[in-house]
Amino acid sequence: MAEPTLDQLRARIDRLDEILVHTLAERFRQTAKVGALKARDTLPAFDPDREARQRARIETLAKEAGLDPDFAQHIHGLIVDQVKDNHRKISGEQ
Ligand SMILES: C=C(O[C@@H]1C=C(C(=O)O)C=C[C@H]1O)C(=O)O
Repeated sequence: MAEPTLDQLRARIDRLDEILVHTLAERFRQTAKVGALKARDTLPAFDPDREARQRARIETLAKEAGLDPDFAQHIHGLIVDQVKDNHRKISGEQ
């Protein structure tokens, strides 16, 4: 089979970017619901046990997928930090 052209490769990348953005938007919609529950029940934004489990899972998933696990942790950490900022704003927690 012929090698994909530059345009074809870029079309695939654009599609993957679209999936990433939609996936992130959906994740934030779901975490916003968690934030509302936590604010209602006066629970803290940060759940260290949950995050430790997520970090271990991300490490495994990244290795299985052939993605640099440190890079995966970095990206996941940025997303989770943004979620916690959002939760703190909802609840008024400092
Ligand atoms: C969304 C939550 O709140 C925080 C954000 C998390 C996330 O974005 O995955 C995970 C743990 C919490 O520190 C949660 O507790 O599930």
